[in-house]
Amino acid sequence: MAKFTHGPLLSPSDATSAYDAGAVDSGTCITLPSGGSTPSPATVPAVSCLPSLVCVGMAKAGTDELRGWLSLHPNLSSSTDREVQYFNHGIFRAMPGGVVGPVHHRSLLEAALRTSWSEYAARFPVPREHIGRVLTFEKSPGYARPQHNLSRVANGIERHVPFLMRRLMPSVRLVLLLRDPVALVRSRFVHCLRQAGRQRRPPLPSCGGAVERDYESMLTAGAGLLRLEPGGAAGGSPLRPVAVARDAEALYALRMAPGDTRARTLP
Ligand SMILES: Nc1ncnc2c1ncn2[C@@H]1O[C@H](COP(=O)(O)OS(=O)(=O)O)[C@@H](OP(=O)(O)O)[C@H]1O
Repeated sequence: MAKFTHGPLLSPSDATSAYDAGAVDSGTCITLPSGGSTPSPATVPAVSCLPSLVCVGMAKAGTDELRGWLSLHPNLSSSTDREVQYFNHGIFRAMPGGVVGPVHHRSLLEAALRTSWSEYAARFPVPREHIGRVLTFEKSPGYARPQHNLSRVANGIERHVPFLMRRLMPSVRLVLLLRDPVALVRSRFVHCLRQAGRQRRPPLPSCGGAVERDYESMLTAGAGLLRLEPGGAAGGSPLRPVAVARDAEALYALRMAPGDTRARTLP
């Protein structure tokens, strides 16, 4: 049973001691100073409550659609941000110097979680009169996909995300949406190209190998359809996203052909 928001309300000065005492979980509410620069009513403490439901992915599997539908429910309250990306990203703000490169030391992440979890909670404001009647939720597809060492994102952080979430919110319920891996990677590839266009930079290098890694991990670990061999029929160099996307298209077409099972037996 997912936890509804509940009292008693913690104050910001209680945040770390409550964490240490194991008194923090999904639905825990904390009073926080409202953001904004206006002196009043910004000084009136707002209430924020940790989520009971987190959609962790997959990216491009319809997570936005799910967020939209859930938001319509009177007892569910979404995060303020479309994607919070705290456990794989925001948490680094609490680490001196941030992290670039592989994250080896989980203890550093846990220390950051201990002191900064109220910043995460702040993304889930709840009107006081609704406490006890709603549960809060978020979706961050970045929690379930391999992170790439692109500027602010630490390589390998995804291995630690489940631990961090469980440490903060032992009762949290996770939702993972799945989609045909080939359609999914094609969607991601198109997204990658569009993003490059918006940022006025050359498209292919900007994908940084991310799409290919998604492709490979989804086809092997995700769907278990086939094993990719370097240079093999369904392979493709990590530096050749167009070739990989073409392979994806070919596989997709094969799988859609009625009665055709060849895609399942590709090497
Ligand atoms: N109900 C339903 N049925 C089938 N497909 C759907 C549905 N809702 C969203 N979509 C498709 O999901 C893709 C977007 O997924 P996400 O919202 O998870 O994207 S994101 O990770 O937040 O960027 C995007 O896929 P592409 O159009 O292939 O890019 C959406 O069209």
